[in-house]
Amino acid sequence: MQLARQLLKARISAPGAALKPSCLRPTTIRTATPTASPRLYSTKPKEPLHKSKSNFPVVPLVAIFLAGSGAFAYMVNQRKELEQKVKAAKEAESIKQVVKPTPFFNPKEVTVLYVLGGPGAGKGTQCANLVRDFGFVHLSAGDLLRAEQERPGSQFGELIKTYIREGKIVPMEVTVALLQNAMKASLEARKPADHPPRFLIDGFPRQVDQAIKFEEEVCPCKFVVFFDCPEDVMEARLLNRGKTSGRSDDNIESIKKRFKTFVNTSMPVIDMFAKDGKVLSVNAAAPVETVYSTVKSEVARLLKEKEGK
Ligand SMILES: Nc1ncnc2c1ncn2[C@@H]1O[C@H](COP(=O)(O)OP(=O)(O)OP(=O)(O)O)[C@@H](O)[C@H]1O
Ligand SMILES: O=c1ccn([C@@H]2O[C@H](COP(=O)(O)O)[C@@H](O)[C@H]2O)c(=O)[nH]1
Repeated sequence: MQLARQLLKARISAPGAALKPSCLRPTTIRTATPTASPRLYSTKPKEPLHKSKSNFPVVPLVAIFLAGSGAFAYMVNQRKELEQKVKAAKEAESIKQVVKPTPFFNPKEVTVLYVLGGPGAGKGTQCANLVRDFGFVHLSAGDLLRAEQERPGSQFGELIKTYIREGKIVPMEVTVALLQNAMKASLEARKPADHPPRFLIDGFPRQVDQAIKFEEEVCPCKFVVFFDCPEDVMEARLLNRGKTSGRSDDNIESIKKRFKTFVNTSMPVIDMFAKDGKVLSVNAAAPVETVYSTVKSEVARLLKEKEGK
């Protein structure tokens, strides 16, 4: 600031001089006249500094200086805060990794298979055969949701009704809780002589986040049985089933919506497990018995391999 004042003063006292290099400035002619030298003493009272009459823009410069230092301090503060946040996030992440939830059921003691496929691919039909031949407990997520929808006093009844009619996926907390409760109830009802617990989870998971939640919190699956079927075949089967099923979603409008949800939301689940080599894919367009003969032999082989029995 002091330097700026001095520079400006020099400019005011010798107009034009400061703008030119010294070699171009007119040479100062010194005279012997006393008035030519600057007067150091005066009888006039000195003007107080703050009442300076100079045109020097003190206030704006001070404002700029203050604003500049304020901005700098703010930036330093922001950076410190950001660094603290990053540190806290890293710590939280490492804690999360250490305290990963333990699945409710031990996968060494309980066998879970997911049964997936488009609407009408024949999941329920084939599950009935697997129950008969391998002692599975069959839990259909759709059936559990429909039962919850009908349960008097259920707070989710209306929500489930709407989601099913629209072919949308019911929020996973509801479905996962229904499945976990059903598994628990089934295990509690078991007699010691019963077959080791095996579950077919039919029509679930239908969304990647559901799959992750179930695997982490309930029980990881041994493998997935995927019934692969073209849409036109599934549509014909569903429309035929709709003549007697009484299901609110076995009509052409709901069927189209369900297909869309299946392609966009549920296929990624199958892709995810396929990457881990956990998918048994079966052509489901064939007659029921043909489909089952493949399913039976492959499931027998995989159970032997995965259960180690
Ligand atoms: N391989 C098949 N060939 C011909 N019809 C079949 C075959 N499998 C199942 N069906 C019939 O198709 C209809 C749908 O079968 P199913 O209910 O087993 O399908 P789903 O995959 O469980 O359907 P959703 O997901 O809608 O519950 C039923 O009427 C069933 O009898
Ligand atoms: O995990 C699930 C499973 C099902 N739904 C809803 O239920 C219907 C019918 O399911 P089906 O397996 O065909 O019986 C399905 O279209 C979804 O709306 C769900 O939300 N979550």
